[in-house]
Amino acid sequence: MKAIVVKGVTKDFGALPVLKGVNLEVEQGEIFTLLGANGAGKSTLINILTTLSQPTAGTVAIMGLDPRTAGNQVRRLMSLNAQATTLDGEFTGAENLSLIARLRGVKDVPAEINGLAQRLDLTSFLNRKVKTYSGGMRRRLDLAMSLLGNPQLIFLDEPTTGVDPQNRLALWQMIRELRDAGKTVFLTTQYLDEADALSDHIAFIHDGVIVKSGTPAAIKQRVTATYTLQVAPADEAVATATLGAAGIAFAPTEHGLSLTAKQAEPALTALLDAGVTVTHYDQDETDLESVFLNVTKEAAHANL
Ligand SMILES: Nc1ncnc2c1ncn2[C@@H]1O[C@H](COP(=O)(O)OP(=O)(O)OP(=O)(O)O)[C@@H](O)[C@H]1O
Repeated sequence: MKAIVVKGVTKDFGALPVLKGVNLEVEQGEIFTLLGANGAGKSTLINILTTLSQPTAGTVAIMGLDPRTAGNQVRRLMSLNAQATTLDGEFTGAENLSLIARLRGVKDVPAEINGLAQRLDLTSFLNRKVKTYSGGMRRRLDLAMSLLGNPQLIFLDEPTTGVDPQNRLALWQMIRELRDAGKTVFLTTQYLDEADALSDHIAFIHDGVIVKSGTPAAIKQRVTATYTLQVAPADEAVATATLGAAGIAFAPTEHGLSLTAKQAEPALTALLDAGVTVTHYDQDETDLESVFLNVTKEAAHANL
């Protein structure tokens, strides 16, 4: 059984369509990362998956259950670590944990808190008021909060935003440990290196649609095969017309013309045959940053 199956989910806010037919599947025991620019629809989708909001159309299954008819059951399976932290600064870390543990119906609250404190290395500051914590301490406490009650499915909305590099690595390690303990982790992040380092699967959301998904390696491999080609400024109009006439698709970028591997060689040949001066022709770098820029640009282009 899949941990999450989303089929054809749309969400309109009044006349504004925000999700426009999202499809995705998350396996049990994997780290799945949703990547997208501000306003792409990540939080809207997380709200639907965590039963905080209803889709306008389409279906969602969480561990085979429909959140619309089995909301309570679904909520018991999951925890949400949202961007707006729910920690109360006037309480100590231990008090915050204890409050949520009771709300979640944890049976042996002190044992659960001690276990988590040891696992997440919180013990040294657990009895201080949260308002005295650093950002990294807060994030670690946040993570502990989301593990109370032993949920199977953990939603982490930008868990390392504002965290220093050392604590960021520590959080990465904890997130991997969750996966290794059999939990399913649904992550959103604005950091592409984080997605690359942690994820089993990545989905790029752009303007309410998943525009690309796969393993980090597969995505990079596919996008390894993009090339940037530059022509002399005086030849730009001829180059565009030549490629257009030859039916070769390209995307103009700030660095030149972006082409897939399949199109790159025919494009180069066509341009040289037409007497165009090509000043630069090279394969693009293969980090997720360029993948992200590429897929969002392609998608924006397709919508024109
Ligand atoms: N309750 C709402 N009413 C109207 N519009 C909304 C509502 N919630 C979200 N939106 C709009 O939906 C779009 C997607 O928002 P969402 O918060 O899902 O994006 P996001 O990908 O999570 O962005 P960010 O990275 O900034 O958190 C935005 O244009 C936002 O203004």
